[in-house]
Amino acid sequence: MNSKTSHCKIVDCTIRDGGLVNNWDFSVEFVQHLYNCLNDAGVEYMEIGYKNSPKLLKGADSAGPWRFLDDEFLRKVIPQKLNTKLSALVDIGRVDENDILPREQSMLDLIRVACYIQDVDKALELVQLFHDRGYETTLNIMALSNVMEHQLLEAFEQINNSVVDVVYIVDSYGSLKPNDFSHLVDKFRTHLPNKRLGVHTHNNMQLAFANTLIAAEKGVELLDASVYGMGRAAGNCTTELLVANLKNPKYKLRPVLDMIETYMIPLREKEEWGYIIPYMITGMLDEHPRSAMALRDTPDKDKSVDFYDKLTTPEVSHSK
Ligand SMILES: C[C@H](O)CC(=O)C(=O)O
Repeated sequence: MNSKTSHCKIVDCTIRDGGLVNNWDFSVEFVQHLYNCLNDAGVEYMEIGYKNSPKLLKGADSAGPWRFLDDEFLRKVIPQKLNTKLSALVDIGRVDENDILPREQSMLDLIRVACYIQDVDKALELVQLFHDRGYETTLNIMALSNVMEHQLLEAFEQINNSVVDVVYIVDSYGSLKPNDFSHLVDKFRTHLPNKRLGVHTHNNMQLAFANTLIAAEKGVELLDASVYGMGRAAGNCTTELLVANLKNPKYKLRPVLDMIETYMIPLREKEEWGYIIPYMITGMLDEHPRSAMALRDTPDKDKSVDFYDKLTTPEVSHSK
């Protein structure tokens, strides 16, 4: 075993981040098969969706059940929990604390709170609540490639005074190069000496796996990934690459290959994600992929020269 990565645990985000591709339209059979495959593969966590409240998120009526996880529903989907733990993500302002059962009554083990840097204080209030209800917790700071030094330093102080178990470096735009990523990991390790770390990467520049490995070798413990890379836009680091390369004897590749063959290859015929040129362009420009996602929904989806010119012409303004 490569001892430099033996401390790592994989958090599979196929349903949660992949749901951003297909509006969480996964069948119960798909999710059950994925859970069994991840468990057989030795993957430690499966993020089975969002635990946001439909009351606090307008216009989401058409989304599949994994967008607003319900504990009773979850008990039917996974009647018997195996070794793989279950996780859910919440966004600040979109979660109703009355929906969160004490952990001993819930199927969930881990609740992760996503926020932008300016909302770390609000996110940590939620973390405290979930911690008090018995859950493992993470704080996932999104879009870190766009963050200023003083914002980070202020956030580190708040995090050090909090109960959060794991702090995530999230490369939401898939724009961090290995040197930048490595630098960020060092900074987090220096300023958060008593916190465990995690990373979540996107594959806009085909660096998701490389950056995740760098983090692993620097001691980062929780590594996000998804099967066949299914995740928003360019997708994520793939679960199969981590299972195959972390070389922990508990990891088995065959069950992940089974999931890919049975469900992911047919799904990729219908839904689009992965390394595609407009996503590469937003990644290299350090931008949210929403403009590229909008382009991919039009007949001009492969007109990347025009798209590139628009994004790089100074007088055209576009929001991040
Ligand atoms: C908190 C999650 O890691 C959010 C996410 O997927 C992102 O890319 O941002």
